[in-house]
Amino acid sequence: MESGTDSEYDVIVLGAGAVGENVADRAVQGGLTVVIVEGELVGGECSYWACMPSKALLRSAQVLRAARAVPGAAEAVTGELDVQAVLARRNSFTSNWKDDGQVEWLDSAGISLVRGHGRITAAKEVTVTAADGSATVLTARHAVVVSTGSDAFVPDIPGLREAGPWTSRDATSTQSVPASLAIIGGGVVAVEMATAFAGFGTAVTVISRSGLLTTLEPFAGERVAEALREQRATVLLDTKTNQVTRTPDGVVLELVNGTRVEAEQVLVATGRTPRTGDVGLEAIGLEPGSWLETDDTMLVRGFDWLYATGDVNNRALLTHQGNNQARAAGDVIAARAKGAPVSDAPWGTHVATADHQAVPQVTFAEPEIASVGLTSAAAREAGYDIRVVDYEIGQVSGAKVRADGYRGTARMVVDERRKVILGVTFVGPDVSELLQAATFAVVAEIPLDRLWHAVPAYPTVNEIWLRLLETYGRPA
Ligand SMILES: Cc1cc2nc3c(=O)[nH]c(=O)nc-3n(C[C@H](O)[C@H](O)[C@H](O)COP(=O)(O)OP(=O)(O)OC[C@H]3O[C@@H](n4cnc5c(N)ncnc54)[C@H](O)[C@@H]3O)c2cc1C
Ligand SMILES: NC(=O)c1ccc[n+]([C@@H]2O[C@H](COP(=O)([O-])OP(=O)(O)OC[C@H]3O[C@@H](n4cnc5c(N)ncnc54)[C@H](O)[C@@H]3O)[C@@H](O)[C@H]2O)c1
Repeated sequence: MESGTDSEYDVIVLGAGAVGENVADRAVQGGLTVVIVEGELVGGECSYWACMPSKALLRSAQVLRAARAVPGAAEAVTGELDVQAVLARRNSFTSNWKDDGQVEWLDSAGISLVRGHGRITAAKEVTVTAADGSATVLTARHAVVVSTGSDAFVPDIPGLREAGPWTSRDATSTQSVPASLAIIGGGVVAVEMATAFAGFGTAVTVISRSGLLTTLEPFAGERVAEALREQRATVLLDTKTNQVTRTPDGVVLELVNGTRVEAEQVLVATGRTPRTGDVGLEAIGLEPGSWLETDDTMLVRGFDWLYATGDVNNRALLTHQGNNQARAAGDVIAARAKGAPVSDAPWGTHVATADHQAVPQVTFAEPEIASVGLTSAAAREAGYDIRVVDYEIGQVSGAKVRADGYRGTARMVVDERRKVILGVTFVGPDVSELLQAATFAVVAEIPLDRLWHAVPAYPTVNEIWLRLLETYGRPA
């Protein structure tokens, strides 16, 4: 569509990240006309500055570690990681930060694209300002979906902003590797980037005000801290940064405990802030800069035409959860537009129920952490009567064959009243691919006595399931 042409569509999607693209696709498949508005690259954060480049940065060192853990292969590995080759592979995953492929996909899916910065200017109206300053007014017959994502949150630490820190965007798109890197934060971005850069030979210092990965089972963060130290990273826990100063050689961080950390660069990895500061929320009575609170069909509370999907609603800041919300929202918008039945009871077609207690997540650190559902602490807090079952993954034959000295832990959290699994956490090399079985068990609430009949193939790491069940004990 040409800039400057005012138009009416059934649905306007603001933001063409993975989530916005999926909402648009489902609404088109539901028979609606859809325009998507994008101010940067079609594909958004996940494709260019988050999931894909970060995983590409991590993968090569992971393969190297895996080879070194298996005699026969280990002897064949005689060199070190080729960092430039890793960065080049990462560049290919981001299509060198060009979105032609994604634009082609939009076209093939029948979704119109308007490039520029979009702002809601009235109910069901979005005004897009293009790079040349021209404005296009779009109106929606049925719905406006805000899918504008989130930005890195930079806390008010004296001197931090002035020091020009890296955020996740700089870390994932860097074309060179610093000799030393200080990382503020102890969440997923911090540990993944610490793992990646430690693998490149960078001297990494992680500074966390708490432990690492504190929303997961405690043994996850503890094992990652240990593994980072084994990779010669420095991990400073339970301490805060008082002051950051840029110097001719890099940065100096002064911590509350008196420690001074000097590094070539500092990465701030302290969570996310919603990209709603300049999307016109004030025009419809909402607070600019706030997260958009929704019901389970992704309708923003208080509206019958405004939806919010993906990071911007703060339900579960993960691409797959956002895409699940997108499928629900795209379909429900089409159903409501046609006056068709809406399936909005828990686990219905038009709701993202999984966000509440069945969110799968992999932290691609060394070792990997794969978790779904409630942790033991969260389950207790929610009032469940639980039993916690732990098992060392390294004891199962499949893990022994996979790598010498395989170290890993699995935890299953059982709802004692219903004898179903509320949550599972795996920590260990390559555990990411174990996760979907756990997600099935949690979402389908498979009774434990039935799970005994899901026999794991021998000798695979999935044998851990049988060991967990045996440790729990077979119901009489
Ligand atoms: C380093 C890092 C690694 C991650 N790794 C993973 C992972 O491995 N797996 C996983 O599931 N999740 C991961 N995540 C989280 C994941 O990236 C996000 O959950 C996901 O990108 C959110 O998608 P979204 O479509 O909601 O937002 P975004 O991808 O941010 O898309 C929003 C789009 O809206 C556009 N936009 C914003 N405002 C406007 C406006 N006013 N006008 C026009 N366009 C606008 C933006 O330019 C952007 O393209 C990671 C995050 C980070 C930071
Ligand atoms: N593999 C994946 O799925 C993956 C990878 C990266 C990011 N993500 C998603 O992206 C989101 C953002 O990740 P993140 O690591 O930035 O956030 P996070 O919420 O996981 O961690 C934030 C960390 O910053 C710390 N922190 C917050 N405010 C601080 C302050 N003022 N001073 C010092 N420390 C402070 C917290 O204590 C915590 O350790 C997460 O929700 C995550 O789900 C997912």
